[in-house]
Amino acid sequence: MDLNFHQVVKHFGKTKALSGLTLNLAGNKIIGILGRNGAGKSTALQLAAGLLKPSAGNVSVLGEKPFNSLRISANTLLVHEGMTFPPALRLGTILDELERTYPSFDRKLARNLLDHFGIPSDAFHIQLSRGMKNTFNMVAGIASRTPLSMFDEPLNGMDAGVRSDLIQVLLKEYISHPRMILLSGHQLEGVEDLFEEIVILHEGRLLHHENADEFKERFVRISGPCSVVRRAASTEKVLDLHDTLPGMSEAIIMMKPGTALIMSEGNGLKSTSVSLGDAYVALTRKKGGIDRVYTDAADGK
Ligand SMILES: Nc1ncnc2c1ncn2[C@@H]1O[C@H](COP(=O)(O)OP(=O)(O)OP(=O)(O)O)[C@@H](O)[C@H]1O
Repeated sequence: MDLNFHQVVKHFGKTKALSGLTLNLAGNKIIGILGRNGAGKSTALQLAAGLLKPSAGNVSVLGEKPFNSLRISANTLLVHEGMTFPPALRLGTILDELERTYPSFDRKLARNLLDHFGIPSDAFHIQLSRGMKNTFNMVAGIASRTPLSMFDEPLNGMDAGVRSDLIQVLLKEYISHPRMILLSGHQLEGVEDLFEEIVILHEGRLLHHENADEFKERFVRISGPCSVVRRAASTEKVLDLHDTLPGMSEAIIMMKPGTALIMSEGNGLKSTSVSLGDAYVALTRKKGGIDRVYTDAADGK
């Protein structure tokens, strides 16, 4: 599987959702698509699924433009919260339709997963709770086994048990039927361990594309006495530095690839790892953070 964006621009009226996205993804991998609200993640996924046409630039899936392509729509599926199905169809009939559309759809897997999650196949989609709707959508997406499977904020609204089961299902499925799986979202707990690569979009462009483990290893949180934290951070790229208790500070620092932070003992400095969520949020945080709002207000700005 390969998915390429070349200088892709997407406008919605005056809003520029993507402003020159270039990104090349290849191979059967689980890839995390991360970014702040409005970064362009859903737009990029909809372009890859052929649901939208780029305003400029090129998107290609398996060497073909996905927009209006029957071949690409049989090979890609985008699962998202806004997915709608004909209201007159029961869930079982929706699965029959999906089986007709996607050559690799596994009807038995879909049925067993719905049974496991207690979702009756004679229910209507519209009758399901938010978490159940998202569970059904995800089951449909997983069972379709399309070579490019995309999930946009798939775990929203699910309880912890369903969430952890679905994360395991994703992993089992990926191992038994390798494909390119793109997962976008903000609630990364439990999911981030699945990522082999991460892509960070920011303001409609690519900010970062890297091996997920290498990316995570580059971030470290240090805390301790203010002067010690400031000294330790002075040689590194500091993404977030703030005071915690009186006289104490904390910083998230990003190291250059292949380097490690040297910690001297006995000066009260502690270092801990940074979650992927905290890392990308720190990387894309506006200068000054939320404190800036209050200092600006106090300064009459
Ligand atoms: N159909 C639309 N009409 C108008 N503007 C849109 C539309 N879809 C997206 N946008 C705008 O494009 C920008 C990118 O939106 P997009 O949904 O791709 O971001 P996102 O990274 O998925 O955000 P989130 O994490 O909040 O879901 C936003 O400014 C959004 O308001």
